Amino acid sequence: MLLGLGFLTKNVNWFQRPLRVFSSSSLHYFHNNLKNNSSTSSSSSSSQCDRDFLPWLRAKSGVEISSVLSIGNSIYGRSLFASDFIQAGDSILKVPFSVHLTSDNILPEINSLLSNDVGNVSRLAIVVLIEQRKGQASEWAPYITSLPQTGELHSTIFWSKEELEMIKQSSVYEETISHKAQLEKEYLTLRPALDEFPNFFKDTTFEDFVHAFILVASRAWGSSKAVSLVPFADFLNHDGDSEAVLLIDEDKQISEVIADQDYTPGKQVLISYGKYPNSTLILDFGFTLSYNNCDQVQIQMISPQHDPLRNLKLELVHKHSAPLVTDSISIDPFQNSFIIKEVRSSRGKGKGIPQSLRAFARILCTDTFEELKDLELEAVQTDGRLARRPLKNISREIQSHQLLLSLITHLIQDYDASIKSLKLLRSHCTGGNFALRRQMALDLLSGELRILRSASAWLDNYCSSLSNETAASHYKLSSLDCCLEAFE
Ligand SMILES: C[S@@+](CC[C@H](N)C(=O)[O-])C[C@H]1O[C@@H](n2cnc3c(N)ncnc32)[C@H](O)[C@@H]1O
Repeated sequence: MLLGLGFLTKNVNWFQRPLRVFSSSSLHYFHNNLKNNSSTSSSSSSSQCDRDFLPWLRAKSGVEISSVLSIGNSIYGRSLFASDFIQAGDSILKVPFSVHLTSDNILPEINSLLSNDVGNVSRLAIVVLIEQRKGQASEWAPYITSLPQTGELHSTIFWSKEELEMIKQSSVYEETISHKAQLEKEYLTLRPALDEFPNFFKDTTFEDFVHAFILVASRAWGSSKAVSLVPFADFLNHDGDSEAVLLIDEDKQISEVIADQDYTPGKQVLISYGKYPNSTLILDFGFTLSYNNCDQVQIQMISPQHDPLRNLKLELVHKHSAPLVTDSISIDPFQNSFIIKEVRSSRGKGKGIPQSLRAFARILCTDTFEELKDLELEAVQTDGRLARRPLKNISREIQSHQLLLSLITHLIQDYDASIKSLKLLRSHCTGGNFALRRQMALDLLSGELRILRSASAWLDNYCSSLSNETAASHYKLSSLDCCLEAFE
């Protein structure tokens, strides 16, 4: 069976990863979705270390890993390039399971001391730390030494306070802080087990653990059983438009990549890590795309404290909470977070504003007990979901969407201001990491701003259409009145 394994979804805790399982039909998928994709081309100057790496992997695995790929460097760091003509549908690399470095490789003595709360990413990070400690004595040395060193990873986890300020506008800011806290907790949980093995971990610091953890998180694949580093395959960089992914063939005990397009020698080969917005790429992988089709923005709506119906609304939302929060991501119904993806034109196809967000705005805008009771009755009579249909009172429907529009307009102003000040930062700070991270921050904020603008345009259009409809029906009614008066 083939399992295509990507990495992470946004709402997933690093410490409990879900699995993304593809069926064997994945192979047909590649053949049927060929396209002429221009990937980044770069010279592939291999160092001696890179030239030694493949022969080492071949010797360790006992098989040819790839006859059409070579290791080189591009602006994305270590990369794989076509060393021969590749056609869409060709198998370009096969890495046997025997040379995957997995969380199962953890020493049983250490494993037995770890509680079930310790996730597979941490387990594999411990394996990496041990192999690093062994140095050249490690049977994985050629691989381990090829991995990025401290200071070469750019996940927001490693950003300084000043750097994090650049993305304060985005939810990634809070997520980074919360992930850091989770990492600290994870480290405290497993440190007593590490202390039992001073020969390996005497000098291991929290920073070493975080480095190993993010190394794994940014380049390993997860399966139902374990998290695995797949040497050589993990030199492939990401292209959001690529259809090629890492496949796992359980029968043949190999992981494999099938080209989704033709490549000429020297062209960089890219795969897809998954359909991830920049907010995921920046935190989990430490990079962003300058234009990311998958971008999204997380917004928060808070119920005002002074609303006299607040408690009743709270009670109602609680009662109907499961359906209400399906596409929102908070357990506190009065501080709900919602994910908005790009909203296309109000008449065109594409994602709309999340129904749960519109429902929440409708509930916030009701200001009589009767209106709330009507909403509840409608929910009971339909699918149990509260305020999912347009309000019968059109003015109130407009008001609820204007509330959303004003929230989004404020956010747009804030994003605009942050982006402007980020652009000004260029003249003052020119440091290597800072310049790179500033660009990542700009990509993140610009993508989120684009989504907000698309939502604002949709809401504006919706409110105007409803207002026009109301005006037209008023006009019709008043014309009718005039006719009736004339008739009388
Ligand atoms: C699986 S590794 C790929 C190999 C990596 N370039 C290396 O030097 O080892 C994933 C890392 O590659 C980099 N990367 C992958 N795709 C990228 C892209 N499209 N733009 C920028 N960096 C990318 C990021 O640093 C990411 O964390």
